[in-house]
Amino acid sequence: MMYEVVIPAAGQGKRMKAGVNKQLIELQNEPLIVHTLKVFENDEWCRGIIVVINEAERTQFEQLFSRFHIKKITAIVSGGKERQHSVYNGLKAVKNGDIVLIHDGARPFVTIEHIHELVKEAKEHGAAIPAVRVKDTIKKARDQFVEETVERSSLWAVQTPQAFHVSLVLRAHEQAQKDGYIGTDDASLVERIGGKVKIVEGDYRNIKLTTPDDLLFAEAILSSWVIS
Ligand SMILES: Nc1ccn([C@@H]2O[C@H](COP(=O)(O)OP(=O)(O)OP(=O)(O)O)[C@@H](O)[C@H]2O)c(=O)n1
Ligand SMILES: C[C@](O)(CO)[C@H](O)COP(=O)(O)O
Repeated sequence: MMYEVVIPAAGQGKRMKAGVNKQLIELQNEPLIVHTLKVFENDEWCRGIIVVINEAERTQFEQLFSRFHIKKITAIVSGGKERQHSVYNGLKAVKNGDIVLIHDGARPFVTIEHIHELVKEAKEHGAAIPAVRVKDTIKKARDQFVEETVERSSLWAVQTPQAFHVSLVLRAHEQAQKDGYIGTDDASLVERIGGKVKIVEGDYRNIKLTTPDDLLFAEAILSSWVIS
């Protein structure tokens, strides 16, 4: 079962407070984006990688792709104001009409085994997403006063790669654009047009590097990754 993957990497990394796009931060001497791309480069089911970048960083990214021999890149497209706009630009460069994955460039620790499980579930159900059960108690608040404690047993923390039939996720993005709707993930766009989304139990190590402390977790995962 083959797929293409769209990798949104056109954010500014504001919460990382590194002063640069966090995709360029080095982990064990390789930029974050390279760690992520290598997973798909090494997956025989992946037939093409579409990377979404900040136009101002094109040369820098192209030099990285060449230096680290990322050969499966089929398109390098410009990002947009929001993650959703960047993803949509990437989806428009998808060449084959079967399964597409959308995976944050800031999530370097996804595994090939997990990717394959998501591809299979998306093939069957139309959409499949990785998620881990929430371990903390979650509360809703207004002005930092608790309004409600949410029943935890039905809560999942959702990750990427999110896998879809290309036609379904494209239709969802087109409808969201028409409605001026912005979601924080792509599955929410499919949900709002009535699509069923299958949850696949994920891995707590598939973190999104968002704030500085995530770099500590990343170093720990990388060293344990080498050991295990
Ligand atoms: N306009 C945007 C915003 C985000 N992303 C990408 O979407 C992924 C998830 O977004 P996030 O972790 O929020 O990254 P940033 O937007 O860069 O972070 P911040 O919100 O802290 O600026 C990242 O790989 C990021 O590069 C993107 O391609 N285009
Ligand atoms: C898509 C995502 O990674 C799923 O958890 C998350 O919603 C991205 O959020 P961000 O604020 O754009 O990083």
